[in-house]
Amino acid sequence: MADTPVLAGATAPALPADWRDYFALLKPRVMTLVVFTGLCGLLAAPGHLHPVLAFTAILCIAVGAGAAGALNQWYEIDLDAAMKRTAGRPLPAGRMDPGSALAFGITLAVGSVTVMYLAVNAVAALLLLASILFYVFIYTVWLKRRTPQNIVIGGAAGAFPPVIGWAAATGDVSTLPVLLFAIIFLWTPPHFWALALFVRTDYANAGVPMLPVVAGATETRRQVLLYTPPLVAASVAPWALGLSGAIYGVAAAGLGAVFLALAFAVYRNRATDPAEMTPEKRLFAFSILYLFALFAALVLDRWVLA
Ligand code: HEM
Ligand SMILES: CC(C)=CCC/C(C)=C/CC/C(C)=C/COP(=O)(O)OP(=O)(O)O
Repeated sequence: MADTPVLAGATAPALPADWRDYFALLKPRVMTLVVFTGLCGLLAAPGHLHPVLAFTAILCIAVGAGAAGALNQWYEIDLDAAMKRTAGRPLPAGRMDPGSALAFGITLAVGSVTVMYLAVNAVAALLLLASILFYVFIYTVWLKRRTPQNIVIGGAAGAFPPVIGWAAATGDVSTLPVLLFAIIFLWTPPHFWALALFVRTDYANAGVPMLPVVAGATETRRQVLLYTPPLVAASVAPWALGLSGAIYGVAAAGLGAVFLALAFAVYRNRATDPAEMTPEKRLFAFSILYLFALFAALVLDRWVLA
C-alpha cells in the first residue's frame, strides 16, 4: 500500500475497494445501451445461434466494453478528478489503487476476447478486440485530449457492438450491420454534444477540448443539427433498402421526426446558462430512448414478421 498514490481531493477512507467500485469501473449505465445494441445486432441476424452461445457472446460484449471503460478510467484519473460529474469515481476518489484497476481492465479485456474466440467465432472476437483497442487507444489516449473531433472519430468504438452481435450469429458482416454501425456513429455527436453543452464548465475545468469549450455553444448547436438528417437517413435506410420491414420503417421515421424537432429546438436555443438548457437536456435524454427504441423495433420487425 505504501506506493499507492494519495490523490488530491480524496475524501473516502481506505483501500481496498469493494465489489461496487469494481462494478462502477465498468460504467454499467452507459454499457446497458452498448449491450442492448449488441443483443439486437445478434437477434436481427439471419439464422439461429444456440442460446448458450448467444448469451456467451453478449456477456463477452458486456465484459469487453466494461474492460474498455475500466482502462479509460485508469488512464483518466486526472481528468475525472477535475470534473464534478466524475470526481466521485473509485479512482479519483481514492477508493481503489490504479494498479488494481489496470489489472482488472486488462484481465477482462483479454478474457472477453479469448472467450469470444474460443466459444463463438474469430470474426466476432476480432471486432471486439478492435473496439476495445479503438476506445482505449484512439479515443482515450490519442484524440480525447487533442481535438474536438475526439468523439466523432473515437466514438466509432461505440458503434461496433451491433456489428459484433451480428458477426457472433453469422460469422460475417453484411450491409445491415454496416448500416447499424453508421446509425450509432452518426448518433454519437448529437448524443454527446447535447450533454456537453450543459456540462461545458466541467470539461473546460479539466482542459478537455470538447466542441462547446473550443468552438462555443452556437457552433456546437449547429453541429448537433447538422448530424441529425444523416442520422435519420441512416436510420430509415434498412427499411428503404428492404433489409427490414414496415414496423421498423414506421418506428425509424417517427423517432427520426422527434429527433429532428428536438435538434432544431437545440439549434434555436441561445441560452448560456445550463439552467436554461432544457432543449439540450431533452435531446440528450431522448437520444438514449431513440437508440433503445430503434434497435428494439428492428428486432421486433424481424421476429414478428419472420
Ligand atoms: C465517444 C462517445 C460518447 C461519449 C463521449 C459519451 C458520453 C456520455 C456521458 C458523459 C454521459 C453522461 C453520464 C455518464 O457518464 O454516465 C453519457 C450517458 C450515456 N451514454 Fe454516452 N457517450 C458516448 C457514446 C455512447 C454510446 C456509443 C452509447 C451506447 C450505444 C452511449 C450510451 C449512453 C447511455 C445509455 C447514457 C446514460 C447513462 C445514464 O443513465 O447515466 N453513449 N454518455
Ligand atoms: C465493445 C466495446 C469496447 C464498446 C465500447 C463502448 C463505448 C466506446 C462506448 C462509448 C461510450 C462512453 C463510455 C463514452 C464515455 O466517454 P468518456 O470516456 O469520455 O466519458 P467520461 O467523461 O464519462 O469518462
